[in-house]
Amino acid sequence: MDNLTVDVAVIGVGTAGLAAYRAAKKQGRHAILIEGGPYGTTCARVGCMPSKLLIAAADAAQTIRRAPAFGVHPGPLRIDGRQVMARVRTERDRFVGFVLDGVDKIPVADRLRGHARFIDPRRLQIGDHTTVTAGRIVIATGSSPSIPEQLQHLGKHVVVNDDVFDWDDLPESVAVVGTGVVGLELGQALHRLGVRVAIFGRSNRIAQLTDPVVLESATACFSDELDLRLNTHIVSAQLQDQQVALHTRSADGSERVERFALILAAAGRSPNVAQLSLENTGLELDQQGIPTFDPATMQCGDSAIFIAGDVNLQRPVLHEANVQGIEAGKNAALYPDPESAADRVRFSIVFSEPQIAMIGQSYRTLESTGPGTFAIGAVSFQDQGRSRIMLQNHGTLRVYAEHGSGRLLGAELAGPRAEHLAHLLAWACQSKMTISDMLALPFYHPVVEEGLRTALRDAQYQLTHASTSDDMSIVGR
Ligand SMILES: Cc1cc2nc3c(=O)[nH]c(=O)nc-3n(C[C@H](O)[C@H](O)[C@H](O)COP(=O)(O)OP(=O)(O)OC[C@H]3O[C@@H](n4cnc5c(N)ncnc54)[C@H](O)[C@@H]3O)c2cc1C
Ligand SMILES: NC(=O)c1ccc[n+]([C@@H]2O[C@H](COP(=O)([O-])OP(=O)(O)OC[C@H]3O[C@@H](n4cnc5c(N)ncnc54)[C@H](O)[C@@H]3O)[C@@H](O)[C@H]2O)c1
Repeated sequence: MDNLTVDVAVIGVGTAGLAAYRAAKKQGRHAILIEGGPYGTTCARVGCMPSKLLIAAADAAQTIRRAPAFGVHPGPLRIDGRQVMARVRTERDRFVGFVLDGVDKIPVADRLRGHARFIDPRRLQIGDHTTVTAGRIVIATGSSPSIPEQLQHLGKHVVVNDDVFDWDDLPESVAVVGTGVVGLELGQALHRLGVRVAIFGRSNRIAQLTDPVVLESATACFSDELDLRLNTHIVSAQLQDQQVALHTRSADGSERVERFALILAAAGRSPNVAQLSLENTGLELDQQGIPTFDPATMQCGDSAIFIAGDVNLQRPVLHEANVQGIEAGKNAALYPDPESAADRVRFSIVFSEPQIAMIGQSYRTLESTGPGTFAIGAVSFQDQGRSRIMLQNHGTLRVYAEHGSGRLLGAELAGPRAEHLAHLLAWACQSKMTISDMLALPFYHPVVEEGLRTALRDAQYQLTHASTSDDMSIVGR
């Protein structure tokens, strides 16, 4: 058994772990990285990048399908599944290659391979070959897709996102279980690429939206295009002749049995904590077995253990994994005197069509503060000029503003170019801008951002005229 003593040990070489390692080194500490799985990060290997590659192919198909509405007739659409998946894999490998190049540049002595688990709060066992004694430890172990119990016996007929991006060809049919972010992005992309897809949600929720008006609008858009079965429970799933017979029950009690080539489990992700032997750290753990921690410092209690990225389930998106990693690595180096980070606005984007985005405080959070505390401004994209020009006039945006101060508190939207609107809204939120501040800024014409201006004007009107928070009106253009 080898023994190693270091200042900072980082468990997990994903986005958060790499950022933590670099931040600790920057503070002059002797830091090491420990990885039990493949290098390359979830984002590049099986997450952000390959999913967007698949979506890009689906968008290309959709543009062709939509072309006749503009008087443009491109001829019959043919989708070559092998070519689609070959490009996804090749480009994915290229992105992974960049990460691997970065890992290669880290001194070999700073990289340990093997699964890490705690022996005590300052010691780790790596595989069966090394013991690491560390002044501070950063947990950056990410999360893994959950497979609902009723699907676990299906063997290779139940797949998760990781499997999709290794396909050689597109399957004939897929039942997607889960209407969260992964289910919606991958389900819609596969549907657009000619796969027979049904998407099953056990509630009426879509992609974490909490605003009932935006949710209703988004549901209408997706239901128009997709075989979307909300409020539907999986009763059972049986293997029959190399297919899965999926038995479902919808809210009205009606039952169906349908056959699919594959089931895609998109039912959320679990933190990779189960095999860390966290019971040996003495840390307080929450119901999911995650150490309780201070989000301003990433420190677990007053220990020398820090936690960053998807593993803490707080904000499981890429930019947060990076920033949390930096904070955790820096504060591990500064331990016992960690520094608190400034508040960062929450912000997420779903790359479906229409795109979905949530910024700042959600409708649900604000609503729980009681009526009359916030005003809502809304716009429907149906008659919004530029959206209509592009034939992407679907969805709704609602912005939330604080009564009294007029500050922008948050927004939820489903609509065209939401990825760009979301950035404007996130930056305004982070800068603590008021609705008046935002309306004083220039808006070009004709752009989708003019839709945002309509919502802001509506919010301004509500702030000055309305007394209650939840006026469900939606104004056009
Ligand atoms: C399909 C999909 C699409 C996504 N798309 C987007 C997107 O478009 N935009 C966005 O912002 N986010 C997206 N995300 C989320 C984003 O990928 C994650 O937030 C981010 O990759 C998390 O990084 P991380 O460092 O926390 O975890 P990871 O990159 O998963 O790193 C954790 C590492 O820890 C290792 N590990 C685990 N346990 C141990 C152990 N005990 N010992 C040693 N090593 C261990 C793992 O092998 C892994 O390498 C997507 C996710 C998925 C699944
Ligand atoms: N564009 C992006 O930024 C992006 C893309 C993909 C994933 N991600 C990240 O990955 C995380 C995980 O995504 P996800 O879609 O797996 O999780 P999610 O939490 O968004 O959705 C999970 C869905 O599965 C459903 N579900 C849970 N258990 C179920 C069961 N037993 N049967 C049926 N349905 C069940 C839930 O009701 C929910 O609709 C997201 O939180 C997100 O942060 C981000």
